[in-house]
Amino acid sequence: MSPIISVSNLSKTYGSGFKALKGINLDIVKGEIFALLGPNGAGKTTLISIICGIANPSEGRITIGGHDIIADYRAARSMIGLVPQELHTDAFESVWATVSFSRGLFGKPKNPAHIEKVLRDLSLWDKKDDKIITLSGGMKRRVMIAKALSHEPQILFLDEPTAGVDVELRKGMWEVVRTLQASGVTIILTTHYIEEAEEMADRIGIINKGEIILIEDKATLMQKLGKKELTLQLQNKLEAIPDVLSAYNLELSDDGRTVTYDYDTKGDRTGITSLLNDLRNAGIRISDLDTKQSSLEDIFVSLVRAP
Ligand SMILES: Nc1ncnc2c1ncn2[C@@H]1O[C@H](COP(=O)(O)OP(=O)(O)OP(=O)(O)O)[C@@H](O)[C@H]1O
Repeated sequence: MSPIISVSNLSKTYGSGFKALKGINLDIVKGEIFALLGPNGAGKTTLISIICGIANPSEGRITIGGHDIIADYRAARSMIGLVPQELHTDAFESVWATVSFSRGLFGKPKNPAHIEKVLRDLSLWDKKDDKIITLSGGMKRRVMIAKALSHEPQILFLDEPTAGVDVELRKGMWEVVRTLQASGVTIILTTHYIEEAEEMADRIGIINKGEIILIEDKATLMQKLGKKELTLQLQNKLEAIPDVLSAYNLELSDDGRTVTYDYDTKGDRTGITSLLNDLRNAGIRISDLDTKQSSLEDIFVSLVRAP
């Protein structure tokens, strides 16, 4: 299937001479939730701004639904809804008026049935006549999404949708995004909350210093890079790891009561059976044990830290 968004060899050098994006290649598949994850200043907003036609590329080509974003700007842009990082809406307008006005900006004829559907999907229908200023922060964010969806785009960009939002609202936002995906919208979100990418995304791209350093299905990523850690509680305090166990690269806690062992979940052998045997042979008794799968956070930190 041809991608709904295709970015090839995209670079951006700002007027200052700063290279914010370096040769980005990225295809977005129709109907997916794609999370673009990266630390502050990695280039996420720059990339979104270029795809949405707010900033110009220095090099490279982008097509949206086959439309070139420069040669065929209007057709490309009309397929996209953008929810920017900052909330800015007209405080004294009603929800209905604000969202209807946004649709008009795209030159689309009035369609009250569509606006109603959007407001209902976002649980804003009973607030349609309220002034924006009277709404909670979470509702204001949903109004921003409603505005972005008012002209029936097939693609929605959410730039840091839950930055500075409390845990409960964040979960509410995730629900909203899933509902939108189920209604057929392709979603690209940027985040530096790893938990958000882990929770929401079908695929994850990691961007660092203007380069995409990894694109992978979330499940494959977790499996491919996932390491597990085995923690063993010892019955008796240990002064040092005996030499006979050196091959396992065990780590002994400062209090001498816990040993940790890292192993690879994708390997044929984890080494756990022989480790437990060798521990027993060395006279080390275990009182409890526990395993932990490394999270996307561990993977992300190790990738972004890599030289
Ligand atoms: N107009 C500009 N002129 C010069 N440099 C800029 C401009 N806009 C952004 N930059 C720089 O480009 C880099 C990427 O910025 P960008 O906003 O795309 O990052 P980001 O990944 O979205 O970060 P954040 O998570 O903090 O929003 C940063 O180093 C930033 O300082």
